[in-house]
Amino acid sequence: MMMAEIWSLGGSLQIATIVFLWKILEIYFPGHLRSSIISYSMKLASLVSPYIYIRFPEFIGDSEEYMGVKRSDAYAAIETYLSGKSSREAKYLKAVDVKDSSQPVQLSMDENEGVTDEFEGVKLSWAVNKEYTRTQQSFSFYPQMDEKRYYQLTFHKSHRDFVNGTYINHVIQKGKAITVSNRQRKLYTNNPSQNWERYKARKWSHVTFEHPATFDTLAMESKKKLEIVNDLEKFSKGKEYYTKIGKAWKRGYLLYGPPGTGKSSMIAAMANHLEYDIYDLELTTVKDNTELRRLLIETTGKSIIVIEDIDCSLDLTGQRKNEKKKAKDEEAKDPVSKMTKGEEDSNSKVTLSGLLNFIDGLWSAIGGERIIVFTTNYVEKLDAALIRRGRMDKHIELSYCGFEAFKVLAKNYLDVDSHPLFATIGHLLEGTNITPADVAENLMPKSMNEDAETCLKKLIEALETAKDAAKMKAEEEARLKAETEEKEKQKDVKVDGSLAKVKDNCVGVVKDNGVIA
Ligand SMILES: Nc1ncnc2c1ncn2[C@@H]1O[C@H](COP(=O)(O)OP(=O)(O)OP(=O)(O)O)[C@@H](O)[C@H]1O
Ligand SMILES: [Mg+2]
Repeated sequence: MMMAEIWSLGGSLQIATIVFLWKILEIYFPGHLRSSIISYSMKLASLVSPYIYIRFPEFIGDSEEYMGVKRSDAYAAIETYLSGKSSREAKYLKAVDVKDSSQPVQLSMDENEGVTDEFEGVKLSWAVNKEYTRTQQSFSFYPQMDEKRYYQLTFHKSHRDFVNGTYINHVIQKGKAITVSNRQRKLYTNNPSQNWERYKARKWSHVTFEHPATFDTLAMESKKKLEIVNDLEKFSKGKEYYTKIGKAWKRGYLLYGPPGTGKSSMIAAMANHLEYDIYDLELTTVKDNTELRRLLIETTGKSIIVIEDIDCSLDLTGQRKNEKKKAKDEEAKDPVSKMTKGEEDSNSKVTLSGLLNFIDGLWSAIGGERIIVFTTNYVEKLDAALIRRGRMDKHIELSYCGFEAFKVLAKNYLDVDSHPLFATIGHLLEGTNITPADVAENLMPKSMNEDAETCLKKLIEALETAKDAAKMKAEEEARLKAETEEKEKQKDVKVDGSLAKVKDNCVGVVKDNGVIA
């Protein structure tokens, strides 16, 4: 234990003397006696030493944890903070298997090792030590000793305020930030509530999130892409700003557009860019508003909460409410069919107001940055209350593939930046509604023999087919429209004719009665 302190004091003669004394101590004194001697000598030394020592023990008591101990967060953060320095400077290292980390192991210095750190021009030294305490349950003549590891920070007493006020905070924050960037990210999905009460059952199940989509691979206009990336970055670094303006550190995005235009891919790209977890909330399995709150409260900071296809999820759109009302009216007329339907009636009671209350109310009270993303194929179906600014801060339209988006896909799938066929494709893309998913499908080589040119030709064929189909569809629609208009016209003529006849007859009748001359 003393070795690290010796190291931090420096001075070769002192070191030699103390190492000698230490060896004697180790040989002649049992662990617990050694510990008392060290403790007294430290007290003695502190009377003359200009140094201050702060100890960060590995375990702290916590009745909620297994066996009454919990690994200290500060200790873990310091270990991570010093990891880089330790692996460069320390001679004796320890490889620690860190749970949920993308790194296979984290290197940290072994006991009796030390490293120096410098922050804002102040030099400080860190060491890992071990102390022995008597096991409480032990009744033997040679009582068992518990080893307790701790980090010790040593610094000159003139830096006391700096260390207490700034440095320790810096170490803990930095350590935690490194842990976050090294952690394995997760994709959570909500469990049906009937399973929540089971032994060890949880509200959310998770798998490791490893989606490869990034903003580089996302096919869309570069200007729009940059705007979204900037918005995300401003949000993720905006803790102080949000505090200053008195707004909860949350942001809502609504992604809308036809199927296959990249809404889900964009969510994955957002999560990868910000290094956030994803909570994929399946609303159809949530029984009511209370369950919804319980689920959302369990989400952690640095996460994206996703509700896909919000228009299909629940009773969230005016239209659906009307459909339900119609169904209810029918049931009222036919009570027997209602009885046979049984449970279906109590399907899901998550309501629009429940969701909105959460976003506006409790949602704001839980700490940590969170992004909520809604996706829909039919933005016009959504209730205006759900998508007003403030709830959904940014509306992003993902649309059919344009030339710029095509170039991103060509680079991703075929690794080509330009090609003589690009001009034809650009021309065909104008006015053709083809999704990036369809373009991607055509660009993907299906065998070893297919090269870039074959794939581009395949795309041209698909575009021509799509264009012809669209043309035929437009012609058919125009024909139907003309037919309908013609029918309407004929109906009007018939009505006009009948009216004229009726009018003539009336006039005849009036004339016969001699009222009108
Ligand atoms: N903008 C895009 N950029 C890159 N790839 C895309 C894009 N849009 C679609 N794709 C490709 O098409 C596939 C389907 O896209 P995605 O699932 O993101 O569409 P979506 O808009 O979420 O569709 P849905 O409305 O059906 O959920 C993706 O796996 C991806 O390979
Ligand atoms: Mg999707």
